[in-house]
Amino acid sequence: MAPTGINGREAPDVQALASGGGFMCLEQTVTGTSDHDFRYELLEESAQFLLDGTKHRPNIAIICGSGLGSLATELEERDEFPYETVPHFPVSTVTGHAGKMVLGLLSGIPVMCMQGRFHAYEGYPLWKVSMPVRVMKLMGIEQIIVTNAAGGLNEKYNVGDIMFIKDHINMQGFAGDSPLRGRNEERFGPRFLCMNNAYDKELRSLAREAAQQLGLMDIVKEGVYVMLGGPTYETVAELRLLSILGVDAVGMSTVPEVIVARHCGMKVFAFSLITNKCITDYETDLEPNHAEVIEAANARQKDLKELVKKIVSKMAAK
Ligand SMILES: O=P(O)(O)O[C@H]1O[C@H](CO)[C@@H](O)[C@H]1O
Ligand SMILES: Nc1nc2[nH]cnc2c(=O)[nH]1
Repeated sequence: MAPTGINGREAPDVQALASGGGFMCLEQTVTGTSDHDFRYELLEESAQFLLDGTKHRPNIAIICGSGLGSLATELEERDEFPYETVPHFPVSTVTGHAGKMVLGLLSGIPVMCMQGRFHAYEGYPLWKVSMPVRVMKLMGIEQIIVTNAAGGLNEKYNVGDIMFIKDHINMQGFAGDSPLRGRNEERFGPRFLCMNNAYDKELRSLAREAAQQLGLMDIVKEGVYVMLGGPTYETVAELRLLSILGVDAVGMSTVPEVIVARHCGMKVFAFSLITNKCITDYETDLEPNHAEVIEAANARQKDLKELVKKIVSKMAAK
């Protein structure tokens, strides 16, 4: 008999997906957006499964971007849950995203790390991309650090810079899509959500303080992130347009997670690691690629771990 997955549908063939051979299978199994798929009770089941498997009761969560998953290996007394073992969870299919929920202690403070996230271009609807944030909320998370790898569009940015996100442009929202599209779940938050203070000023100031103490201010910037659907990197014309719009860094994630986190009342701090410079010039043969993204993330790994540790300590002491 075929294994049974969410709501009695056939479960995705995780091994086929991991080997890159299952894209059609993924498309067919994850794109349903009926209310039934995101019933509160199913999210409670995911949350309860994770709580039952660990003694940790964190209030702070971290979403690890491309190549940034080794943050999770810093956790002590770790409990790890591969996504395919968590009821109702999607699976990660992108290189540099391990696909595990990890709970443990970071400098003695309980935290929960998503080692690998979900992207719209993997075939997931936005509500599913961000559904782990709701599970986190049900587990007691009140503050979240969202990280990503991004292309630096601001000419002053260099590879290896860390951009604290002060605002975003929600391109999917312009096109009529949102992780909050559909029936509103009042138990999480209101139908209409304000986003002008989405990136918490107090957390940003505390992160600046942490960066100062670590001598990282030379590489810390503050700017505007845009999420595009991907998986294509941008054309020169697209980047020139985004530049006119005031975008500093370009990526394919984060915005749906931040919307859902704000919807359920979490405080958000987010940063982009600039892993490549956006190419806004036709006279070059340079081409962005995912290998350079991972390489740049690896090169900045040590500083990022120290920074996140310090930020978490300050968040916990608040
Ligand atoms: O945003 P994260 O997950 O860090 O990854 C970024 O890097 C990948 C492209 O190289 C895309 O997935 C983009 O969104
Ligand atoms: N869209 C987009 N995502 C990225 N992720 C890492 N670098 C980039 C980039 O240049 N563009």
